[in-house]
Amino acid sequence: MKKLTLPTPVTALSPRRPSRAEAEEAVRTLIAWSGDNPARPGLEKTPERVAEAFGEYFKGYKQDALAELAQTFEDPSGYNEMVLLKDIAFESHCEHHIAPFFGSAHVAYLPSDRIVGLSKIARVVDIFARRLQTQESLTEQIATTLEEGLQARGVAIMMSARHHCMAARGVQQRDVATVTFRFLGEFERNSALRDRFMAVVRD
Ligand SMILES: Nc1nc2c(ncn2[C@@H]2O[C@H](COP(=O)(O)OP(=O)(O)OP(=O)(O)O)[C@@H](O)[C@H]2O)c(=O)[nH]1
Ligand SMILES: [Zn+2]
Repeated sequence: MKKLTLPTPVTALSPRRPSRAEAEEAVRTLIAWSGDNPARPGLEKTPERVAEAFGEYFKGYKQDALAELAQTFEDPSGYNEMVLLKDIAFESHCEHHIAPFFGSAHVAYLPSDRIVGLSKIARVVDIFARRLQTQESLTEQIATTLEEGLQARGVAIMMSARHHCMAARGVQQRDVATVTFRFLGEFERNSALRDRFMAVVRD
């Protein structure tokens, strides 16, 4: 099977990042192409707002997920069981239609000798979600980054999401939940451990 790779930073993809004015002009073009008048009062400021919104949707391109995991600490109790964060909400955009997909991620890792601040796991999810994605790549990127950044003995992820491109257009299936999984390290080898993860996330 073809191995998914982490996305190249946007600067390496495009020889020149377009200016803000060019981005706003592109929005004006799309409004006109949709059939409306970008100069009418209600739409005048829309290109500015859309460019601003894109800055938020896609701020993950400017962020380094591994850097979020740089600070780990030794747990005095020697805890080395599964650490599981359930229901991390995420918002992403599909790379096919730039339409939102959103849902929740359940993420577990098995610490080696060090643990990480819990918020950092949610930050890693957010950084990869705020790029153009497929749900599969998103799941994969979060898993491999956590494994590498935490030197974890294992990582388990389940993501469940609704894709707007399947709801508002195309096949128009509003209620489909797409579920993806990734199990690495001990979770891949040990089905009892996987079952424990699944029992908690199913609950
Ligand atoms: N595997 C995968 N597919 C996705 C994801 N997000 C959107 N898609 C799909 O990407 C596909 C793109 O298919 P195309 O045939 O190239 O595009 P399209 O004509 O717009 O397809 P329809 O959505 O079927 O109308 C569609 O089947 C989408 O449902 C995702 O995260 N993972
Ligand atoms: Zn799509």
